[in-house]
Amino acid sequence: MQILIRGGRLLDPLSGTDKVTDVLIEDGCVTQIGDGLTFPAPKKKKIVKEASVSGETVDEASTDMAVTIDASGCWVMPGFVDLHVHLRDPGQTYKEDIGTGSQAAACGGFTTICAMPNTKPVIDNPDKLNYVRFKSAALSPIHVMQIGSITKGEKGEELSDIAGLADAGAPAISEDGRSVENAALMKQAMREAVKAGIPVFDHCEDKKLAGKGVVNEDENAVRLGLPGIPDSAEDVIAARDILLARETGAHLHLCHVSTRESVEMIRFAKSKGVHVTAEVTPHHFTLCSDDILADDPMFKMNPPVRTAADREALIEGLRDGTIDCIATDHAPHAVSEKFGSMLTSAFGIVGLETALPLAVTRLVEPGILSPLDLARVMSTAPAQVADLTRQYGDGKIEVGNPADITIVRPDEEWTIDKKQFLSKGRNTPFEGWKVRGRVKVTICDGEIVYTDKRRQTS
Ligand SMILES: NC(=O)N[C@@H](CC(=O)O)C(=O)O
Ligand SMILES: [Zn+2]
Ligand SMILES: [Zn+2]
Repeated sequence: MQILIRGGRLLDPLSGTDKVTDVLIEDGCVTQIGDGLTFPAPKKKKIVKEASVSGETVDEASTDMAVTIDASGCWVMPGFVDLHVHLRDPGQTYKEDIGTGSQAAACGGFTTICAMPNTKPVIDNPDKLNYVRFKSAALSPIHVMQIGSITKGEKGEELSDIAGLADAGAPAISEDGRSVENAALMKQAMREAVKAGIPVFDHCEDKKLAGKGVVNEDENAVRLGLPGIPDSAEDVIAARDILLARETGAHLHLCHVSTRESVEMIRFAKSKGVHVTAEVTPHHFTLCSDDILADDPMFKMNPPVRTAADREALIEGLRDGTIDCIATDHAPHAVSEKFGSMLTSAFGIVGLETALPLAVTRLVEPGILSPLDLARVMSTAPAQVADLTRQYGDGKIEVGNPADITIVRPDEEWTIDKKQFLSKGRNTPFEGWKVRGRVKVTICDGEIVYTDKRRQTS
């Protein structure tokens, strides 16, 4: 397939490129970058489609086609990378499966996603990891990497086969959904991760401190009459694991950071040379506990959205590089599990199809991040955290590199409509929100894997 992306604003953080130009893709790779490009003459491929992402949608193209995409007014970015996705496969495919989850990811502009291992069964050995690998190879239009668990069955008792998981392709180990309670076992896991050359993705939560809490512990919890989760539930484990990372030399990646204290600890740890990285979710940089107007399960997630001051600290952390990247923590659940009261419903919300517009609306439009910064925190920085460069190139939009590219129309205003999600999950607190920024085309390995054909809702 040949794709000529014409007149888009090329944003490539690794080379510092931010300019309007053309990009030619042939047989999976970028072959030319420059102004006034045309399809090379000797290859007699018929141009079958002139498509415009500024106006109408682009049609699906088959492999022998050559497609011109008019990307004027659009950003041409390295494909987004999401380090934190729950695909629920194996075991809970009524919530999501590898096919629907990866389609939703492509719709969100992601060309690589890392799946968390808290499935049924938990991914704690190479055989189970291979199930996801082979199913993804067959069904997913994008790259799916499967993270391995830290302990067998995420029971916190015995380490998983960490070396075997890494050999089979796990980009990281994680106990996401919980913390490893036993600090000595966590330290042992970090030593194994160092040997295997992979990071530890850390869900920081002291279950005893979190108790039966369902929202942040603050005056809004009192207003709502709901039990709260204190900051300390996150902070004591973040502190503990940063100290363990310093002792072991492990690369510790803190998942879904939610408190101001965590941001301060990460900043301090980085200044001391500890190998720590961190992610923030779109819901944590967008919402705070003031936004929860009633006992509504769509606002129940772990960790909870915290105070406005915490949110400001997260945004400042992302702006100054303390927090390395955005990750969605896409956590789909069935309607019956996100129903009734927060006291009884499941933790988690979907995120793949709302991440880009929330980032554009809340971070780029107010001038907190430049478009080039956005490409860094959604593409190249997460790729570096998980060292995905080993498998999928460095994410640079450069001649000779595999073409994983996302085209975004930043000024398109639309209304989030959960009925249009490609994910099986409908659990979003952003239903009906007016946002700006829309993914128009996602290209993975030089193939068009998603084009925006959704009905315009505003
Ligand atoms: N974030 C959530 O609220 N839920 C996640 C688990 C997790 O990421 O901790 C899930 O698996 O549903
Ligand atoms: Zn988690
Ligand atoms: Zn998670």
